[in-house]
Amino acid sequence: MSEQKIGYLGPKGTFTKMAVDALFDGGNYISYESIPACLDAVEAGEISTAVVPIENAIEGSVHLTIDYLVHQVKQSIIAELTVPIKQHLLVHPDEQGEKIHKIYSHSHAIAQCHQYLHKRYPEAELEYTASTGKAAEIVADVGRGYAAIGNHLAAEENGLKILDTDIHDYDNNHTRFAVVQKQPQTLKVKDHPVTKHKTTVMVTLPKDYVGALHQVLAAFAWRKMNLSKIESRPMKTGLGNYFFLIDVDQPYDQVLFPGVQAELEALGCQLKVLGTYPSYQIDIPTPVQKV
Ligand SMILES: O=C(O)C(=O)Cc1ccccc1
Repeated sequence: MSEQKIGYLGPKGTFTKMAVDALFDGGNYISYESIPACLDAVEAGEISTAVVPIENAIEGSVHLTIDYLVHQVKQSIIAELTVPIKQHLLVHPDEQGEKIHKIYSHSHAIAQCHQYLHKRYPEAELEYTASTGKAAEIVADVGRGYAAIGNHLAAEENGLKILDTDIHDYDNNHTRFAVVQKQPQTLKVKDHPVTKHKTTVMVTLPKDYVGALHQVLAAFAWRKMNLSKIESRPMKTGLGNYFFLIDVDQPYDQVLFPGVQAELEALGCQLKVLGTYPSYQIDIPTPVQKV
């Protein structure tokens, strides 16, 4: 088998890179500066596989990923992994503890630390970056008076020191990452147990059909198909037009899913399968000491 080319939301030191290192058993890893750049590279055939964040326990869905998968590219989710997220405040090694006037990070990382920032750095300007790794890279460049929110790997890779550890507002912070491909191929992953098998479907409802969502949910419910997530997103075709993204806790099969699909189509709904895949839960030990 030729070496698997895996793209991820980079640059170095991102949570996505930590997820990639935890899941894969070797390969050619290529970093991209944004989620769209990563997914475009799969679309263009530059890489076979991409890993992008899809949901965080504190901040919710990564809409950029969901919307790009639905509207911009034709790719399938072929695996997912959930890893723990620990946010730290990273500063330049020469930082003397003077006023931090600007803090950089990914919007999800900033959102995970809102209370902390509000209490400890109420006057600091906040600037969003495409990833936490990018934020760390910027702070390494700009020097004293600035900070980044990111992980211990970003600190190590960019020669930053950790001023404060575990600054996320809630314990049990986890992020789910989607592994996507254009043409599903075999993946060489480490020997992790599969936690469960899931199927993600996208459902669009007909306009002005009273009780349509209830009927959609009923189609899954009476077949005893467990749903672990349902979320609505705008179709981007006009106010009030939404689709539903539904995670079903079982693999695609030739009886229940086609049954649901036929039932929904009879109601004027459409169902599209975005992927049926193994789900992994991986613990990443993060030994850190603040200075
Ligand atoms: O920016 C990163 O490091 C990412 O991988 C995206 C992200 C941001 C915040 C929490 C989890 C993942």
